[in-house]
Amino acid sequence: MSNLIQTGDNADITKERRNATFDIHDMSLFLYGSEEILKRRKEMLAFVKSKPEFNDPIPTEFMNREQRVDNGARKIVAMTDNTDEIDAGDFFGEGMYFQGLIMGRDLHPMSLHYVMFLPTIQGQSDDEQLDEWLPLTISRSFVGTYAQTELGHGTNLSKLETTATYDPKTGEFVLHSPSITAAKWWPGGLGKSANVAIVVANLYTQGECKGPHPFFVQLRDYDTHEPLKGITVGDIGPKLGFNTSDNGFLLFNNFRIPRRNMLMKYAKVLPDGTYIKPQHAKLAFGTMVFVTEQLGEGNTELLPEIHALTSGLKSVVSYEVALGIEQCRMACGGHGYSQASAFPEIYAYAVAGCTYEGENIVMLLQVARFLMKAAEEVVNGKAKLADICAYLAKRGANKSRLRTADEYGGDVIIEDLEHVARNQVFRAYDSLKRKEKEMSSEEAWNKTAIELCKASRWHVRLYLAKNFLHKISTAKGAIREPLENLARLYAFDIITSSHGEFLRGGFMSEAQLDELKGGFYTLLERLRRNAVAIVDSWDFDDKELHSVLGKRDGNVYSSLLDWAQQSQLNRTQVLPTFNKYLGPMMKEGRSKL
Ligand SMILES: Cc1cc2nc3c(=O)[nH]c(=O)nc-3n(C[C@H](O)[C@H](O)[C@H](O)COP(=O)(O)OP(=O)(O)OC[C@H]3O[C@@H](n4cnc5c(N)ncnc54)[C@H](O)[C@@H]3O)c2cc1C
Repeated sequence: MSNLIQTGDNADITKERRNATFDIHDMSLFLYGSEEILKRRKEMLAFVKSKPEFNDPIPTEFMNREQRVDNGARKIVAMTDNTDEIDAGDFFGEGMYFQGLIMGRDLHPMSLHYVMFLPTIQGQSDDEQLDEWLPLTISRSFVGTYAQTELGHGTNLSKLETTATYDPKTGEFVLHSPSITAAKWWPGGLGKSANVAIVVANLYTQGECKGPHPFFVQLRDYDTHEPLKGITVGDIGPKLGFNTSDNGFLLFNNFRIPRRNMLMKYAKVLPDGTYIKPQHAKLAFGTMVFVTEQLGEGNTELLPEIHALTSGLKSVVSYEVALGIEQCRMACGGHGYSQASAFPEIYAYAVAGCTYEGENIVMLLQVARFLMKAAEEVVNGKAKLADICAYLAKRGANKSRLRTADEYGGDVIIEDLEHVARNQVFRAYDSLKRKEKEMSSEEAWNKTAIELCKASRWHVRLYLAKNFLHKISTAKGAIREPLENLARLYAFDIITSSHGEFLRGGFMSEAQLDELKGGFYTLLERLRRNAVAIVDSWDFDDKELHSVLGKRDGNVYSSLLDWAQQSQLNRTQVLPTFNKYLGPMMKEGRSKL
């Protein structure tokens, strides 16, 4: 059932693999979607393993910051040199896997070039600009980043301080940072690597502020890499993770750029300073949360639903993933705390997603804006709801139809989650409306924020559970049962860990909840024998996972000892610090006895 068993493997892990009730290839096929994708994974893996230039001289966790930045720059050049040969240029598709195999869980000096700079050039430039900048971006003629956040302003875009003031006499914008808090802060690759950036600045023309807009800005000399006059730029120092990335700061001192360096697909400034506004205000910021080709085509009808869903998924998924990683780390005891396990790096990598490209609580509050509007429409009998939130207008049952845990599945689970999500949305709505009678709408919103965030979380969890259960229902053969067990475990966990919401108003009885708790333990037992096989089905090679604890062969103890030998501290038996500090201290201690 498992093609991963090899001679010399740890006996316990072999036993686990033999115990599985399904073939892991079938499960991998279900998870990844096609034989072609699995085949491509194997091809890319073999390609990466065949190229010595992708190897690290020592494990990256033993490198200091400068070595990591250097190693990351070396590997990203090697990677992009080789991308065409293996045809892995689709950065948001299989290119992600290719990059992960080479870069591990580190970002690199060109992360923002591909993840933000390129999509912004593609999505926000007019045709003429695209012709000029896209070939240069793709050919790596410069390295770009995306500079929006400021030292004093992240989420609060309306308070950005960097200004781009149009001067019709010269046909230029003047970029300026009027204070310390206006310094751009965080952009990946900005510190030492990037020589161009998309800078988001408040546009002033004809004496009026038109709000934040993106500008293409050269920061450093293309040959010497020295910062241009009027630009102060540098690295912001070490972070929780991503230390291969030189996240940076940037200040402008009346720095001039041509008018046509404003990205003009949507908004425009004409030579005389006349401002042409975009069709839809949010179009100017498509890149920070990746919204669909439809924006590019000017189809904004679905924008609120898509925006609410992407914001909500981003927030709930990144948060739950981070919690899950931490839970797994702790389950490994002391070894989980060691970098050898890879958990510290996996956690640092994943948890950053709770903050960048839309801070999580702020994202939930955006979902809540959409939900409150939908709730208002339902209350006023004018609701035209998309599928995603049609449950808000449904008249659900007053009691859960749950009878036994074994029968509890699919539609009944969804009905119950819909009930709780709907109740929470309308509870938040009622509370908001009550407060709005006593205070300003902004204050009312802030004072209802916790209930609003809860409503958004339930909305997203419902969406996730619905899709999880639906997807599982398409599985065939021996993989169906473990998948159903997993999906139901997910739903049972949501319900039992928030049981108060389900007891409210007698929707569920205590006996029903006890039945579910019992069912939860039964599911855990049923899944136990397939636990290793389920993980194996994700098709992680040791090269990709880069974890001593997660090694395929399960021989973790000898590998931990081997790994530790690579510590720089083990290069000599006696460190100079011993002779400088500890040696004299102990000698003095002995002499006093
Ligand atoms: C690893 C990493 C990489 C990054 N890369 C880039 C990059 O390449 N380019 C770039 O421009 N930026 C980048 N950023 C910056 C990132 O986008 C910001 O950190 C993010 O937008 C949050 O802004 P902030 O840090 O100012 O926090 P804030 O927005 O000030 O948030 C601080 C706290 O205030 C709360 N809060 C904020 N607003 C509200 C509100 N309206 N209501 C209730 N609570 C609120 C938040 O929930 C949070 O708890 C990066 C950040 C990280 C961590």
